[in-house]
Amino acid sequence: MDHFVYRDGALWAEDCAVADIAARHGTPCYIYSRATLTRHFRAFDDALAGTDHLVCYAVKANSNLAVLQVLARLGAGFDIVSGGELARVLRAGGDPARVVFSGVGKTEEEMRAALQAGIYCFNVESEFELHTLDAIARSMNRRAPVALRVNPDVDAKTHPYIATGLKTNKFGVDIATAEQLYTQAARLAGIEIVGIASHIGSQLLEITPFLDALERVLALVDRLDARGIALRHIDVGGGLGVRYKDENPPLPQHWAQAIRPRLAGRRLRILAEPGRAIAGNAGILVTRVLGIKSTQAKTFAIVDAAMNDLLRPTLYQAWMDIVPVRVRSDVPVRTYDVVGPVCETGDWLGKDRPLAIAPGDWLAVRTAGAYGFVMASNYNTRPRAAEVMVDGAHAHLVRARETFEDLVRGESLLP
Ligand SMILES: Cc1ncc(COP(=O)(O)O)c(C=O)c1O
Ligand SMILES: N[C@@H](CCCC[NH3+])C(=O)O
Repeated sequence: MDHFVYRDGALWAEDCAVADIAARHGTPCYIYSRATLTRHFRAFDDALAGTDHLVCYAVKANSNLAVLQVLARLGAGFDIVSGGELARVLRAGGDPARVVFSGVGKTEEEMRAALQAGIYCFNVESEFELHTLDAIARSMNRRAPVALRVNPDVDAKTHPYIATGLKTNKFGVDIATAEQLYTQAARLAGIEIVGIASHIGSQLLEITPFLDALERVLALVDRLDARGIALRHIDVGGGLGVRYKDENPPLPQHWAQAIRPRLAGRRLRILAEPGRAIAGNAGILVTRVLGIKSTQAKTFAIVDAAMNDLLRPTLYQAWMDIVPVRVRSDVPVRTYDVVGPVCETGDWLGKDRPLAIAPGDWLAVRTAGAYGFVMASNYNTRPRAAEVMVDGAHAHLVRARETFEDLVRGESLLP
């Protein structure tokens, strides 16, 4: 069930009229649905029910504290990629014992903080990281729980910027050398081997690459077993896609049905790290039409949200649906390029969109709950947008729009 629907020609977010939220909190404004976040998390959790598992929400997709809080209350684990994300999870009430720490470049401070917090597992991505982590753990009289993130070299058939499991990508340890690195790790006093991880990419629309990767990873698990290195968990990474336009991504249930038989009888806890599939369709970005401008070649709807608020269209040439907050029939449908005020030709949210709009109208960019606000910047000295979480008939402001003072905090003039 979609929680962003039209009622009598007006867009609603659960039981809140989007227009009311925009009028109250201004635009641009992200709106998230608690019910959708909940439903999506449960889809993964239920799909793995009956087997030992942990669904670690990928914080990078949307790290607003209230989003993390909603998921923490559902018992979610978290996949983090920085000390900042760890601090957010802790602030939001997340359980450090359910945190996995991924990333190719963890700093010593970040490793220390994560050890101190008592996280579940470090997904180690290189030999140098393994040795640094070992030294830090020993200096703290601890053993760091570790999975090697292996790069299985499979083509996940997604946008090249978001493929992560090819041997030309920077992520993970080459699967061909991983066995040797596990053997090294087993001898390190500061390291406790607990699992294995892989991640092949994001916005995946097919199951087959998951199975190809799993087959390679399980072959490695068997070789490690033969060497006396037993693992407790397997992190089956690769982000299921969402529908932006007409894609038909596999559901968590289908993904689980495909992988579970391959893991049957292995006594490996299953971990997953979904980000987009949980947050993507749980959010919209609301923006106001500042004006309409026609040139000889194009008609532009100039809106108050820009590439600094939502980078995906220009970064990946991503198509994101743009819909009116109030449907109107008193103006003709015309074809618009929907663009922001930023001084870049690449500042667009959508191209060649048929819309019936007039200046002052609000538009909503759909499926903006993942990799939306988190990728925002202050380019052109633009304050980052407000964020609102709806919960039934309640709309909570969960991040105030930035002010000019927020933007210059920490800057100073010369004496
Ligand atoms: C290691 C890791 N985990 C989780 C994710 C989240 O992916 P997605 O948002 O596609 O679910 C990513 C992003 O690709 C990732 O690299
Ligand atoms: N930011 C990307 C996804 C990155 C995946 C993270 N490893 C997007 O918007 O599609």
